[in-house]
Amino acid sequence: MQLIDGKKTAAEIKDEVAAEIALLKDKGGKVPHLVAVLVGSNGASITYVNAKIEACKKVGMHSSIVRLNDTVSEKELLEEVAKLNNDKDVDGFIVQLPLPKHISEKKVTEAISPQKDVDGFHPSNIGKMMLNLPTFLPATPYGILQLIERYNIETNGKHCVVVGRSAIVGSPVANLMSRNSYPGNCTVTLTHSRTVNLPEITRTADILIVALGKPEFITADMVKEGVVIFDVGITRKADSTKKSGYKLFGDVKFDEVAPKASFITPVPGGVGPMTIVSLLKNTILAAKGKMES
Ligand SMILES: NC(=O)C1=CN([C@@H]2O[C@H](COP(=O)(O)OP(=O)(O)OC[C@H]3O[C@@H](n4cnc5c(N)ncnc54)[C@H](OP(=O)(O)O)[C@@H]3O)[C@@H](O)[C@H]2O)C=CC1
Ligand SMILES: Nc1nc(=O)c2c([nH]1)NC[C@@H]1CN(c3ccc(C(=O)N[C@@H](CCC(=O)O)C(=O)O)cc3)C=[N+]21
Repeated sequence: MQLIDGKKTAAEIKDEVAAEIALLKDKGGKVPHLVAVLVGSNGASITYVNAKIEACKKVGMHSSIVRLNDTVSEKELLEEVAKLNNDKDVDGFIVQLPLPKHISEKKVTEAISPQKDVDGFHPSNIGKMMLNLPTFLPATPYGILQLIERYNIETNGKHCVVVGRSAIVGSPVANLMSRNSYPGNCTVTLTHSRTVNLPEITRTADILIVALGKPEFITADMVKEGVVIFDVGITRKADSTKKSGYKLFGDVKFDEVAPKASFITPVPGGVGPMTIVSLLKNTILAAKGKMES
């Protein structure tokens, strides 16, 4: 079993991104600027947004946070999005999800200028991804692709089973793994809560990508020997013995599943840190203005 060390790979990619930004600066170019919009005070969202800002600092990228109260109206948030769309100083921005119930995530996502949508969530960017046109790839799927490449994991002709069909992870990663290029060329099965006899399907996976948000859902009897596993799920559970006050759980019962796997990502330190570097890479792309509208 080989552990896929997302934290280490993310640190390596951050060094590359830092070098790229230094080069941009040397050439008298603009330092990319990423903005994160944070609505409310969800603990996990605060952690993730802070991690994104910290990563920007580390690579020499400009960053800022727009903090809004969770009582903000949908209209006010849409106005903030319009402001960021029109701000020449901002290369890319994200609106951290989830949003309070009274705000439509769909409306907000669609209001973001596709050229600044470094999350890759806008319908036109998803459409481009589906057609294999240049665009911002959604950060988590992009992070998984980078791990596959850097660990030289064979994907051609493999059966890739994805658990979960969210618009930000499961659906796009299933699409990307079925592409006619490396990493890709998999035969993909996309599963969800209505899937009948899931264990029978996951047992046939050569590559298993799990993103359903149920802690330790995947058990040893659900995978075959030699499987490659990307565990996207992150669930916080209160734990008074931890300094942070919580412990993180992936969607895979790591201790019993890992011995059967050829490669596996841990939680934390697997896919999560890669999501953040993907965002940095997308922001550089945005700043270079390489995207076609
Ligand atoms: N590491 C990272 O960078 C990231 C981690 N995450 C984490 O990944 C997890 C998933 O989040 P997200 O992608 O937003 O997904 P969602 O929470 O939006 O959706 C969950 C998906 O899992 C499916 N599902 C639920 N129960 C089952 C079941 N028993 N069997 C099979 N499928 C099931 C649902 O099916 P249905 O569609 O039928 O309801 C749905 O498609 C969360 O823990 C989240 O915190 C998310 C983004 C990034
Ligand atoms: N607009 C938007 N874009 C997102 O990309 C987005 C989002 N909303 N909403 C929520 C999910 C989740 N997500 C994570 C990012 C980093 C870690 C990460 O760095 N995790 C660390 C642990 C961090 C901790 O201590 O909690 C790790 O796995 O090692 C995890 C999850 C991005 N998401």
